[in-house]
Amino acid sequence: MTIPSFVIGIAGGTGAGKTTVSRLVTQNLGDDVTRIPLDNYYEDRSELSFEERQEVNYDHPSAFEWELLRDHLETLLEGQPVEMPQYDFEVHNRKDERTTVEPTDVIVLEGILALHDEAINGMMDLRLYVETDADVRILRRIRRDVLERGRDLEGVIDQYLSTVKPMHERFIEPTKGHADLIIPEGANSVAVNLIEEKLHAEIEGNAMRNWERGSLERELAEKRSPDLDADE
Ligand SMILES: Nc1ncnc2c1ncn2[C@@H]1O[C@H](COP(=O)(O)OP(=O)(O)O)[C@@H](O)[C@H]1O
Ligand SMILES: Nc1ccn([C@@H]2O[C@H](COP(=O)(O)O)[C@@H](O)[C@H]2O)c(=O)n1
Repeated sequence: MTIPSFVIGIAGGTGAGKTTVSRLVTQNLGDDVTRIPLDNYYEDRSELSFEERQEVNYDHPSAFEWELLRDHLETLLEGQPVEMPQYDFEVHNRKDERTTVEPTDVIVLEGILALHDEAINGMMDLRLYVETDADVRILRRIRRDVLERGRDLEGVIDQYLSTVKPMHERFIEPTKGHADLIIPEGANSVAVNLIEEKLHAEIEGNAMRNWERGSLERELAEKRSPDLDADE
């Protein structure tokens, strides 16, 4: 059983480069790391019509199911797997299927409000905030939402002005105050390399701890077995 030893949070505005940073720092770590996109914890909105779901403010903290996310992180930290929801941006709702996530040495939580919740911040060992200028972020978002999330230009602009920008200023930007490190301009290679090295070291240290725990458990079991034989 793997008990995760290192939880890292990556927050920042839309288009800042959170997903890119998270992908780059974990791409060489194989199965020792689990990436948890906060987007998967958007509330289930099946009770609403598609038109109603289009009107939801997805940048307000109330858009997320924090209780479920806390529960899943706690479960992973106890060494147990969870059934993670999946999100579909094209229909503004959760998918029907879930993915089984096994506990791994390192867990990366990534999303606009990854540093918002006090209890979740308390579970993290490293809190990062990716900071990129708003004009760069909106340009990236337009391209991504049109090409990958089934949106049109007018819709992206309306949403940006009505909710994305004001919520960024009110809720997302202030979480920078909870960060241990601020990464300027997204995926800068110096920051990415340093974080990757740190995660490598954590994984090696945790492998040793898990091995020691395993051999201690085996030793105890061997010591107990003569008594068990005697009882039989
Ligand atoms: N440093 C960068 N330089 C150029 N493009 C980038 C950079 N970082 C991210 N992008 C691009 O910007 C878009 C948004 O990046 P992403 O990592 O998905 O941001 P976020 O997860 O913060 O919304 C993607 O298309 C990505 O390829
Ligand atoms: N149905 C939804 C749900 C969320 N959004 C937007 O996604 C943004 C967060 O994702 P990033 O990858 O950009 O960090 C957030 O700003 C929401 O506005 C959406 O458009 N539709």
